Amino acid sequence: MIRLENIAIERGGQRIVSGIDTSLEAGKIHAVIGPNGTGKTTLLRALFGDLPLAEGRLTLGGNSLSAGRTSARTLKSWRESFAYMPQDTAADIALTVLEVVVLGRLGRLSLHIDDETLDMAMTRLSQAGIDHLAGRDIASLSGGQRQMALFSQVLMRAPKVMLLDEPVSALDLKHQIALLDLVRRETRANGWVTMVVLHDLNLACQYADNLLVIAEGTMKASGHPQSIVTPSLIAHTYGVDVEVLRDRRGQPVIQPLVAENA
Ligand SMILES: Nc1ncnc2c1ncn2[C@@H]1O[C@H](COP(=O)(O)OP(=O)(O)OP(=O)(O)O)[C@@H](O)[C@H]1O
Repeated sequence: MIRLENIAIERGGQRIVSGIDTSLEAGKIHAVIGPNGTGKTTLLRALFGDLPLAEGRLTLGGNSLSAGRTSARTLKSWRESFAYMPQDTAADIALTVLEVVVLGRLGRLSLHIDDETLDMAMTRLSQAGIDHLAGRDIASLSGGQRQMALFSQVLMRAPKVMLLDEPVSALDLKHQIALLDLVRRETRANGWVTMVVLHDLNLACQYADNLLVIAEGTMKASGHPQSIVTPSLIAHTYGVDVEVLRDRRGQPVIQPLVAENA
């Protein structure tokens, strides 16, 4: 479990995120939704130790990060538990897909890459359905293929906490489902804490064990999608009128109300 105690984060001298106080259970998918520019990426980067806390404390097992100066040693030991897939996966480097995936084990690599590591990388690529691309230059891939390759790299880290920032933004429907099914399977099997930012509210409702609704830098609601998603929550968060229907499992399906003559 990771504990966020009254977290605040500043960027460019401005308070972007404040008052986030919650616990993220292991073995569960915590999906983060919210409008553009409200602090979702900022929160993920702070969890990864990439942005300092202005207030509050993060705790994971025996490790913690607090506001104020953090030593390089504390940061290194904190990050060892994390795998972070940033939003921007544009890779301007000359590496093959297989090499990018192998780099997921960078902390444990010597100059010689052993067969076990290569086999593991090929297994991860095959799980992502892109093992046929292993020898291709990473820069030559489509946006969606690159997203799958970088996701395979994240899986190689075998983290305790997995942070995925819009991991399906470039993927077609089939690959969105394939990636999120894999995320769910691995999260449950390995007891990872998985936090994933999604803009597709219906996908978020389908996959979240816990939905975190962020707007204006604060958490407006959290809980299982079935218990928290209402037309009023979506209207207050996004300023859009919606109908909330239910699928056959009782999960919310969010349908915007579009004026007929608009
Ligand atoms: N270096 C910076 N200096 C000042 N403000 C910044 C900086 N980086 C980001 N911001 C601001 O912080 C706010 C939150 O940005 P963030 O990227 O966390 O939003 P987000 O919720 O992830 O957005 P999106 O859904 O568009 O990806 C935005 O208003 C952004 O303009």
